[in-house]
Amino acid sequence: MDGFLLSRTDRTLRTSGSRDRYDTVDAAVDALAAGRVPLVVGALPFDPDDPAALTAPETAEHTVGPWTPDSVPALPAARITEEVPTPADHLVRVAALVSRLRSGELGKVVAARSVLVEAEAPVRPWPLLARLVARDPGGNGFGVDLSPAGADHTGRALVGSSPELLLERTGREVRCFPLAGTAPRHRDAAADRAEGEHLLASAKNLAEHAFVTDRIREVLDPLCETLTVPDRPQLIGTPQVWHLATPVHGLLRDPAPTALELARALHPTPAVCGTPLQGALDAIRATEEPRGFYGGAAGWCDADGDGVWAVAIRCAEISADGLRLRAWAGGGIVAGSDPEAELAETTAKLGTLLGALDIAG
Ligand SMILES: C=C(O[C@@H]1C=C(C(=O)O)C=C[C@H]1O)C(=O)O
Repeated sequence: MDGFLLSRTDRTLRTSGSRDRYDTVDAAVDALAAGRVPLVVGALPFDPDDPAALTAPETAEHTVGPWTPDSVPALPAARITEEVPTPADHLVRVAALVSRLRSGELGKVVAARSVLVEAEAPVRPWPLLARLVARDPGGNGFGVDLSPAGADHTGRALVGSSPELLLERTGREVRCFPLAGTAPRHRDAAADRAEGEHLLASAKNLAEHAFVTDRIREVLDPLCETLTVPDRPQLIGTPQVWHLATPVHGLLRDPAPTALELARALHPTPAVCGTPLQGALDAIRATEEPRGFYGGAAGWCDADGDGVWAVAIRCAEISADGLRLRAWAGGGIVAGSDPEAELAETTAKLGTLLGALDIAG
């Protein structure tokens, strides 16, 4: 795709063109630090050992509020042709993880699955992005050209609508908005409200959430002069699910790390990986197909070190010809998880992407 977009409720960055490309965070951090480029945009992969897809754009436009596309075009017909793993195998994987988690060797592991969607005519990133942003009450959306990650990624794009903020840095201020702990939405307003309140009081979900806030505190504390992590999460809703969320705010020590360095330090949080980090990453590498850029981060960093990075969830990778999309969803598994409920959670989360493609969940 030509260009990059990160649309959030409060602000949007849209860029075009490419004057340089980086497949490692180090190379991009160096280019910014040396003043060679004023801005880097792109995506970090889920697995920190995989190549990144970072671009120094030619033009950039910051606007207030979410992106307002000129039009929201209809998309070609598309359908699911493959599920990896199959729903039955996802149940088996989650049950096996629950047994391991009960032994106490790991605290939490995020299990993910993907669906392959094939379209009758090319699905282009910008029209899909327009639909995702238009359908999200928060106006969240991201679109990234993955070509900088190497020959395997040429022409591929990552497109999604993420409610989760990995971090935002403005000067010495850093904010995060981690999510973890999920419940379904209901058509009936009273049942929907009750489900949300039940989530806010659920010991299992609060523990799942605390793995994430504990890790963010552990990473940010040494970097911050002051750091506020509220004791209890709040409830947020997307059209598909309820989540537990915690607004984190810190004042970074001088000299403050850049937004890109902070993204590298924080990623992958237990919202997408698990606790302890290395054990969870090893478990995911051993059991799952490669996640690519799903579960990574999408965002930008300027030469002042300011920037915004969203957690790359509720997204799909689109093939260069636009005829194939792979969408992913996952959920945190803890010792008390029920495989059937976890499968249903991933189906609800896939609804963000599949709904934008008019594919019923
Ligand atoms: C991993 C995903 O979502 C993450 C996992 C959550 C959970 O386990 O409750 C909630 C929000 C996200 O941090 C996803 O959407 O694929």
